[in-house]
Amino acid sequence: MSKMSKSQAVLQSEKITVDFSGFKAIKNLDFQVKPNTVHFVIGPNGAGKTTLLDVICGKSKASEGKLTFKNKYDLTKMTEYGIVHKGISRKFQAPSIFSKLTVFENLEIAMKQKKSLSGILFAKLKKDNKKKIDDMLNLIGLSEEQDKKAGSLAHGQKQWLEIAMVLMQEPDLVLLDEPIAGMTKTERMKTGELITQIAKDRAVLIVEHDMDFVKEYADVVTVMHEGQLLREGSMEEVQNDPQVRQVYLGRKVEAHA
Ligand SMILES: Nc1ncnc2c1ncn2[C@@H]1O[C@H](COP(=O)(O)OP(=O)(O)OP(=O)(O)O)[C@@H](O)[C@H]1O
Repeated sequence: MSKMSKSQAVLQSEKITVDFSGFKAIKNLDFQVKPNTVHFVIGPNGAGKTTLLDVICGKSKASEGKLTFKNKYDLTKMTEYGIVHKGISRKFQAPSIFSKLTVFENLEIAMKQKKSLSGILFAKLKKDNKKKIDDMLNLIGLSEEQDKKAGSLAHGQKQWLEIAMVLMQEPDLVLLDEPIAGMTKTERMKTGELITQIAKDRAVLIVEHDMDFVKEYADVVTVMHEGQLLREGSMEEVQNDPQVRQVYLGRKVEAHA
């Protein structure tokens, strides 16, 4: 992360409200994401978690408030494309890989395209790009699968490829929607390790329902309820909060019993 100090927020939400024809899915939300942090957002169905990611990436618009990114950009005034360009990338739950292309080709497509001026520059660029893709393949553990069609990968591998495609944009903030949905136990663990690894250089904000996963990998947990921030802290802190237990975690425990 460039010039940002650890204590500075990469994303600062001030009194954000998202209004769907009179229904406020998010109400007056003050919230911060710090750099180099694995930050989970949890809460009951309808709490506003997805809407929070939507408003950050520009898919939904805030009716009030300010969302400041890297101390500079007010996301509420920007387009979805503009937001990606400034450094926020989101991996949606729906698949977005190109199944008929190879793993390598998918990463190539996802790379930030830079225009080159001369043949020499272009050749160098190609070499740099190859190195970048190789590093990424290594990070997600798919080096050996690089020439396979993306469609032939296992579910977990497809998800990691998607995460890698998001990372090719070189974002400072990555948004993930339930990244371990449908994964095996081993795949979940690998995903957790991957997230820990990528948060060394950027912030990762994750909506998640699997509390075992959150417990294992969270630096910070934000609990949302009815469009508002109910509690924020370490998993241990939010877990021991009576209000959180009442509206969410307690209920989950009962449901499991
Ligand atoms: N486009 C929309 N139009 C109207 N209401 C919406 C819209 N999107 C979301 N809502 C409502 O806003 C509230 C918050 O929805 P959201 O999807 O953000 O919740 P969530 O916390 O992500 O829930 P879940 O855990 O079930 O995914 C819900 O009551 C939902 O019905």
